[in-house]
Amino acid sequence: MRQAKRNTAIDADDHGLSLPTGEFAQPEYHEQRERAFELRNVSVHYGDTPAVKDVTMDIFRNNITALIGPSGCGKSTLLRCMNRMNDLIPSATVEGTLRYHGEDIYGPKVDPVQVRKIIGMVFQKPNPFPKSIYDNVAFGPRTLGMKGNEREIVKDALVRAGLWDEVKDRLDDNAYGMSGGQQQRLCIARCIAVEPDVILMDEPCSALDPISTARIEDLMLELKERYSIVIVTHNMQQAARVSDMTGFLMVQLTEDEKSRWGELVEYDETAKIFTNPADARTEDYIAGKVG
Ligand SMILES: Nc1ncnc2c1ncn2[C@@H]1O[C@H](COP(=O)(O)OP(=O)(O)OP(=O)(O)O)[C@@H](O)[C@H]1O
Repeated sequence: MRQAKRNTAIDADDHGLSLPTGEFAQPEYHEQRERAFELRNVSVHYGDTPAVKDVTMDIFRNNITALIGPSGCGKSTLLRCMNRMNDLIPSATVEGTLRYHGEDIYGPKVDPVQVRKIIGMVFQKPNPFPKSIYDNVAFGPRTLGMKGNEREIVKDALVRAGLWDEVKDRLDDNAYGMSGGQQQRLCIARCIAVEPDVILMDEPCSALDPISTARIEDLMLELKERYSIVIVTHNMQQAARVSDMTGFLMVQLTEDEKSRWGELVEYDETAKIFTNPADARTEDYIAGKVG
């Protein structure tokens, strides 16, 4: 398999919180990159309770964008806005503008099912269907009535998810018999099979061991040549290793501490966020001073 380029600065210690010192992938300039998403003043409430407020950021095509921050700061909520998954939570309301390649994905004529086809999602816990490996991958293309040779579509998705060699002789086996890491790559294959442009990943490695995690990280670096990836991660080392851009969110409180919501504190090149952040709160979080 092709050796993908990692940001090698802080590979080793997944629990250490020291600032990285090594070499990062060369940052590119924003202007040279194509925007995939433009978020403008995006706020989400669950009922009357704010979850995230006023997030404005551009997410670039063929980049890996990491969202980091302490628990409850709204990372998953924000991620779910990007493919209208929050529509499935009755109490959730989304305000502001969210454009994908210039089109308002919350526009009146936009079909959320189509949005989720183009902008796929991989969840924290591998969630294969209780079906064969083959049927898991074929499910999306069948449901959507995609044209083409189904076996080729399934094979192609498994190859791109780095799983083909491990499963080609047992495609009819139940997916539940796979390891956790294999199941997560199967979920990535299932996502890829419907030919998305973007893969949203919500803590995709948090249920995996370090070897499976490294495998998924390598896979992400390969996949970004073809897809745009947005990942929510609690693992700052993971964000530093794989992402091009990083957004740091934090919980804000009113003075009486009765109301809280998440805010995007800083968003920049990953190298900048991890070595020379503009905001002291980012630096404190990266250094492990706040959690
Ligand atoms: N379905 C929901 N209904 C009501 N409130 C919710 C729902 N999902 C999230 N919240 C609330 O919204 C806020 C942001 O949650 P969210 O899960 O987006 O944060 P997070 O940064 O992803 O957290 P974590 O890192 O712990 O997963 C939290 O206060 C949470 O309790």
